[in-house]
Amino acid sequence: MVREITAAWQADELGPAKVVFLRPMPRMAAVVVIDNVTLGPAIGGVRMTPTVSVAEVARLARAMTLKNAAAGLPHGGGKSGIYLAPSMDGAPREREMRAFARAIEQLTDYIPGPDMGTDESCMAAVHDEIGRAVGLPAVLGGIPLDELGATGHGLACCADALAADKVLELDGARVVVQGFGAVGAHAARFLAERGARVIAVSDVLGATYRASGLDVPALLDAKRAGEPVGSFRGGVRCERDDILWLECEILVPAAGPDVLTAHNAGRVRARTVLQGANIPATAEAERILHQRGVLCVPDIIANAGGVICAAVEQRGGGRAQAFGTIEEKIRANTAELLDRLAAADVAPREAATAMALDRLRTAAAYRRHF
Ligand SMILES: NC(=O)c1ccc[n+]([C@@H]2O[C@H](COP(=O)([O-])OP(=O)(O)OC[C@H]3O[C@@H](n4cnc5c(N)ncnc54)[C@H](O)[C@@H]3O)[C@@H](O)[C@H]2O)c1
Repeated sequence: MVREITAAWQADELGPAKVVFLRPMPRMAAVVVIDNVTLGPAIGGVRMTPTVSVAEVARLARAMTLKNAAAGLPHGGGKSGIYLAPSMDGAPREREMRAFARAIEQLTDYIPGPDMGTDESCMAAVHDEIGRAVGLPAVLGGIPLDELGATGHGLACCADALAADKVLELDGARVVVQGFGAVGAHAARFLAERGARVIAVSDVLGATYRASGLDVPALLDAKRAGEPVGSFRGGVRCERDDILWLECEILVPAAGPDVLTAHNAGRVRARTVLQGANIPATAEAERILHQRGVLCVPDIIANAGGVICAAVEQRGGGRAQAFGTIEEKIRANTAELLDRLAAADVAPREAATAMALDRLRTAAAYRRHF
């Protein structure tokens, strides 16, 4: 029986600690997976889609356990899924979020945040009901992490650490960014501010290229005006996915999962890949990149800026503290990753996962065992 229940998702010595099925309202179902709370209460987003599955929520919760541990946060990993299409109209969604909040009130070791289909107003409703949520509106003490570019800042700090270790030179470095959203656009901005040359960017509709470097502030203005990057007058329009194979020092995949696969990883001509999206490369692609000498900094190290920002918000900190903490943690973690890679013949994913597991084991020794 136990095998049947757990077969749908990964269950091992790390977790999940709890898988809770909820019926907050008639015709509304939700699931919360609290994967591991060794380091502290689990932080993880609330995903609202009609197609979300328990296995997906469990996999995302595990990814949060590893990311929070690798980032050095006093938080475990969790995630929840609400089986509903996000509403365009605020009122019914608010009712649903308030019902969800009441349903998770007793799960005090889970702190929800925004994810696909939910936003800061959803978190405001949850917080109003149970006094527990991150990713809140600024007026309630939230730090608008996507607007400020917390994850993009973290990616640039990761590049700083690579430069400090002489892996690359940032001044004049050619950068390619896939996805010009909250993560990619700010990564381009922060890297350009460090003297890098952003030679190509893409969004879902197309891409733009300029060998001498795109004018990133002008691109951001065009984005704010609602223009797709392919229409940018300061660059040459090109096929969306062609930019992934350009020769460059830094490739930032910041769109979706599984972009780099066993079939195309051999075409990557970047010297380093900083994973802006979650799992933008399959395990096989990461192995191929490693064999080819391309340093691929895993998502759990490189894109932790958003969750570090959320953890600072949870403690009442503001923007400056969040950006300082992101810099400190991501630089230190990238440096530790490089040390581990230099010390042993391991791939970056293996080394990053070992960093997270070491922290979890060390913390576990302080927990009650009887
Ligand atoms: N927002 C964060 O702080 C954060 C933190 C960690 C990880 N992530 C992950 O990073 C990814 C991007 O997040 P975001 O917040 O920037 O999302 P977003 O919706 O703001 O931006 C996504 C961008 O990718 C583009 N895009 C989509 N499909 C594409 C494709 N096939 N080729 C090129 N561009 C494409 C979109 O047009 C858009 O510009 C997501 O997978 C998200 O889960 C986000």
